[in-house]
Amino acid sequence: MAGEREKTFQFVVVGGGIAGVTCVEQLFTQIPSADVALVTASPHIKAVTNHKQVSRTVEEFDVEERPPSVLEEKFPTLSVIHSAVKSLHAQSHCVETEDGRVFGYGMLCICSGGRPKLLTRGSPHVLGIRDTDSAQEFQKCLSKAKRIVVVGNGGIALELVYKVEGCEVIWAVKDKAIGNTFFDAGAAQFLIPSLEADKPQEAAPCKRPCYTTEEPGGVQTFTADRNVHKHGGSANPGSALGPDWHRGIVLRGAEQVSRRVSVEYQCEVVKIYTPEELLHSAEQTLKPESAGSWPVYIQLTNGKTFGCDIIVSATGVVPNTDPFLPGNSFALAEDGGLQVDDHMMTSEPDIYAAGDVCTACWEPSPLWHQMRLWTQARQMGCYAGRCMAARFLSEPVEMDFCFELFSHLTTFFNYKVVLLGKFNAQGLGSDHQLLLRCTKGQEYVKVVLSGGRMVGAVLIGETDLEETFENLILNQMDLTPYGEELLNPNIDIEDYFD
Ligand SMILES: Cc1cc2nc3c(=O)[nH]c(=O)nc-3n(C[C@H](O)[C@H](O)[C@H](O)COP(=O)(O)OP(=O)(O)OC[C@H]3O[C@@H](n4cnc5c(N)ncnc54)[C@H](O)[C@@H]3O)c2cc1C
Ligand SMILES: NC(=O)C1=CN([C@@H]2O[C@H](COP(=O)(O)OP(=O)(O)OC[C@H]3O[C@@H](n4cnc5c(N)ncnc54)[C@H](OP(=O)(O)O)[C@@H]3O)[C@@H](O)[C@H]2O)C=CC1
Repeated sequence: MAGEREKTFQFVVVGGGIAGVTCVEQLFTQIPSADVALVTASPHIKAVTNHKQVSRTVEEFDVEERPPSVLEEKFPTLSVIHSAVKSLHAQSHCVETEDGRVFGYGMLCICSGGRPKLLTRGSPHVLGIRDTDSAQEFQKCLSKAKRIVVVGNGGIALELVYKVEGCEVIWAVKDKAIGNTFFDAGAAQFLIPSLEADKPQEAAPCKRPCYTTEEPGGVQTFTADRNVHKHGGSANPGSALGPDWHRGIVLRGAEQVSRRVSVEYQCEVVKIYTPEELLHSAEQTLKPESAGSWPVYIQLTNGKTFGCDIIVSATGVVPNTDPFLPGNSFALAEDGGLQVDDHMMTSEPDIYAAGDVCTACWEPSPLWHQMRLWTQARQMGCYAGRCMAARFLSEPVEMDFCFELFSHLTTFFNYKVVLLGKFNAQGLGSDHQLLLRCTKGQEYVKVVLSGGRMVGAVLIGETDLEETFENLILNQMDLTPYGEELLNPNIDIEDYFD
């Protein structure tokens, strides 16, 4: 049972990541005098800056870490509570923080993000990357490394294998092609030469302080030169990194080589060994692929065993639900996320959730699906805030338009990448047709059609097609008469559909 309440707020939001901060901002947009508490484990909060609506659903923005006082100055009735939530008592509508305080709430929004789903816990040589601290830890270990193994085939792996220099990288992927969470084998083939080529110079050093940690003396920028800073040794998770986190950061190993990546396809991890375990391994035949004495060894299902300095487990995220579950009866999705309905409400009364911690369990638009991304954390946080405020004000609320069409704008291997709708023909079975256009080193355009209508697209490079394709997907026009002309580079497609 929780102790005595220090205060009861109309709204309590847990988590200072993009979902939580956007939720708070939205609450104040609709109810300027709202009585809100933001309870967060990390000493800084995330702020969206330079937001640009590229088209109806595609958006682009920067993210900065800021001291929470910035939010408190902007919203005088906001209280930021710097402590992790230790427990939640859904029945009695209160949360208890690690520093022993208890706060009541009228409505609660859980935006506690996720944590890396590590291959193994407790090994100093197996790292996950999530927040500023873990990125710094990686950077520090990498600086002494001659070889690393990256396991996983999603966003973090794609970014790391391209970025890391001065070190041999062995990249173990489950699939036949790289980047399976974001694109297909064709796009992978388009991108692979970039891994072998020399990297173009980074356009410009990052001018803005992307990721910072607050020091008593002020705010420090996260660069290669700064000392490693731990938040008081706390095990509390910080907010997830996001767009551009590696820009302006040196990710360099101990060797004088540039990038050297070899990909091990279609394999998973059998076991991770310490040198002693390897020596005494029951499998006498277990021979590391290369001689040498390494601090850790990894055995893969393709029969190979590699010694290395670090294993990066880039194998996805697990929703951060631990403190909220005991004593409550949240409905959880298969991926461990808090189930939310079309108003971002969990199964517990007056409790909402948004961002990486939740799993969208409403009947989605046929062209939208959840991916744990910055954009969706922002959209969900904003929509959760809207739903909470609307309920408080007894106003109706409609599903936000952003959930009509999946869209994601990012950069991989120095190429602009735009993903729209069912970009990988997700859930379409064989009921689809693909149109492709590819110019080596320049652009890769893939369109997914179903019943003659465009349902998804992958655009790599400066294609300038995102807006037109977004419109074609949204208006579901029958494109059968146009056939392959749709991707004819000699036709200005924008004029075509005007
Ligand atoms: C390395 C990396 C690169 C990425 N790159 C991109 C990208 O390029 N584009 C993109 O769209 N997405 C990217 N993502 C994903 C994106 O960062 C996340 O989807 C997004 O940040 C999730 O936001 P969130 O607010 O839900 O969670 P988080 O940002 O994880 O924030 C959670 C917050 O909750 C707090 N918290 C946790 N537990 C508690 C507790 N018990 N009590 C109080 N507070 C708590 C944390 O301290 C934190 O402030 C990347 C992720 C990583 C790790
Ligand atoms: N530019 C961007 O948009 C970026 C986005 N992110 C986001 O940050 C989050 C974390 O990134 P990341 O960790 O790369 O997660 P992702 O979900 O992107 O990718 C995880 C990858 O690891 C694979 N995997 C899972 N378990 C294992 C295992 N036991 N052995 C081998 N492979 C495994 C998955 O395969 P399978 O799918 O088959 O399970 C998948 O390929 C994600 O939400 C991601 O979307 C991160 C970086 C950049």
